[in-house]
Amino acid sequence: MSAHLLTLTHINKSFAEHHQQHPLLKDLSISVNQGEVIALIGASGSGKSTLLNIIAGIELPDTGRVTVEQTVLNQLSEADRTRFRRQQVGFIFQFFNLLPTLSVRENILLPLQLNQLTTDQAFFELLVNSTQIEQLLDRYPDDLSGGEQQRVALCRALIHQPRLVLADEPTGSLDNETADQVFTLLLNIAHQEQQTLIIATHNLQLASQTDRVCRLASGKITEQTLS
Ligand SMILES: Nc1ncnc2c1ncn2[C@@H]1O[C@H](COP(=O)(O)OP(=O)(O)OP(=O)(O)O)[C@@H](O)[C@H]1O
Repeated sequence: MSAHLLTLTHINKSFAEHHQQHPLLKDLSISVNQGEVIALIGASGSGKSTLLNIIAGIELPDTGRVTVEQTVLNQLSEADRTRFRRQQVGFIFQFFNLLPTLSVRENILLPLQLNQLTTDQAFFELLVNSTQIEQLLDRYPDDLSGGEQQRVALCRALIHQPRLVLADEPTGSLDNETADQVFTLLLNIAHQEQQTLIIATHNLQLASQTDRVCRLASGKITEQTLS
């Protein structure tokens, strides 16, 4: 049996709205195996981004535990959470979060620089070629289309070969054909690197290609079979 890489236990998260607490995640628990690929589906506003942020330690749950291997992430200091995220997590943000003052090449290589790692040139080229951004390396994010920025963000999230990859709508800005290619690339690299991958998506056809589909609704996760 595979070991659990990630365990969420009794996660609660609410936000204040019109002076009232509005519960978003309610006593949510799930375990994810190392190397498992999960699609996280659910209506807009159901809390998918919030859940990914909590798994990455960007946001904290109100109560509950986020455990990655032996580490209880939400009990770490903010500095330790940042260090953990930088080393172990690749995050593809819904709105890319590329740094405008860095070139595409510099954006992609940033996680290696922050972790003081040297570039694996062959892996860099694999990422750049398979996302078809070879011609964009010396350009700046503001001069790219949304789809181009999304592909750069994907390369940046994977370059340091993290154990856990979290992707928030990674194909949302792509046409169908490019979305298929980028999704396949994510799955292939996850299998090759034995990465645990969680992808929030509205695309059920792509979701059906993962190991397990989890639907977030009314603050809880239920497993779903897509035909
Ligand atoms: N920091 C915050 N303060 C107040 N409300 C918030 C905060 N973060 C998220 N929310 C609210 O929580 C709900 C869930 O947001 P979230 O972005 O997690 O949903 P989502 O499922 O990712 O949606 P989408 O599919 O549209 O990206 C939304 O109603 C949002 O307004």
